[in-house]
Amino acid sequence: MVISEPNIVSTSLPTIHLDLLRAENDTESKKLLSACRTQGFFYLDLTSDPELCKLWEGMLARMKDYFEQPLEVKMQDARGSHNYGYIPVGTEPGPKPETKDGYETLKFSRREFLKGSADLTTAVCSEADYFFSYIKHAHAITIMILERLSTQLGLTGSSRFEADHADPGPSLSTLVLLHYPKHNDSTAPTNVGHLKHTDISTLTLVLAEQWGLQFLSPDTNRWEFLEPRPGHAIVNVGDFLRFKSGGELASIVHRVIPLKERQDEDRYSIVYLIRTNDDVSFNDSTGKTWTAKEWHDFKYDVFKSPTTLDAKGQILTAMMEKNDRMVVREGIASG
Ligand SMILES: O=C(O)CCC(=O)C(=O)O
Ligand SMILES: [Fe+2]
Repeated sequence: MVISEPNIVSTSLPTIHLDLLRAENDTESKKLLSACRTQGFFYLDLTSDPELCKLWEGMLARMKDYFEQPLEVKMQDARGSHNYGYIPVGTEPGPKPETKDGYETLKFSRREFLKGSADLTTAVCSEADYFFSYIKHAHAITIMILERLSTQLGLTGSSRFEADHADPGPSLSTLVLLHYPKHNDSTAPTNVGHLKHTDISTLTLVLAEQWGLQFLSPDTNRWEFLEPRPGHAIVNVGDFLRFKSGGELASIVHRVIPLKERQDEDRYSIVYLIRTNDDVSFNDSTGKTWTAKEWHDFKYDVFKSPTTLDAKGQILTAMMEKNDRMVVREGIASG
């Protein structure tokens, strides 16, 4: 069982500096491309942007207040949607066969942001503008990363990655606020972490202060923890960018598990998933054509019932992994 193996901490992720990327520094953009090709993950140093770091702090305070409320209150925000509203702990399988997931989430979709109001019931609705201002920042940063990658790859016009994200969309870009409650009693926890997967996104921007995130290292073929670093986001390539780049950029398998047998502190993560517009199409690595919305909807069904809908794990990990080992990257005919 991986959880009881000695913990391995990754030492391979590069750090990309937000200010240098913003300034269109060519060396930094090359470093970015190299990270997306090889590791699929990198640290993004945000310390040059104090406003953003302050937003992070403010969101954490609001998340703590929100998730502390009784379940009945939070359930008033449940909408049965993948893109907005509250979802309680344990609705999907966990990382171990006999477990369910160990997180509750509150989601704000970018659609709500563009519309100017969140479809929520509880008092958190009055805080929506705060989360919306983060969506604005996170969206601008991820678009800028796509611009740098497109330039480095020599893409022009409508084949540039950012072109697939042009407003007004529609798209399913979403801010997901996650809380992994700590385990209190001494019995074996049944709600644990986050199932292994690749992301239904173009890029994912993650802010988290506690340990737990692991990736299946393409260098070592092992599960490695990604150390949380103050003032740094962790960014990863998602399925859409992998498929759109014809397999050139790597959407790497990851999951969340406690550092020890049990989660001994509450874990909070702030995850922005930028997604291509709904009607953008691409081929997966078997040559099958999907629109972004079809891939999104099908993969969310797979998250709920991986063993029935995706027995070979092809969708969950986007054909990147078999039996906890990386599958050698193969080219994909571009869609
Ligand atoms: O909680 C985290 O740190 C990451 C969660 C994740 O992988 C996801 O939401 O796609
Ligand atoms: Fe993820």
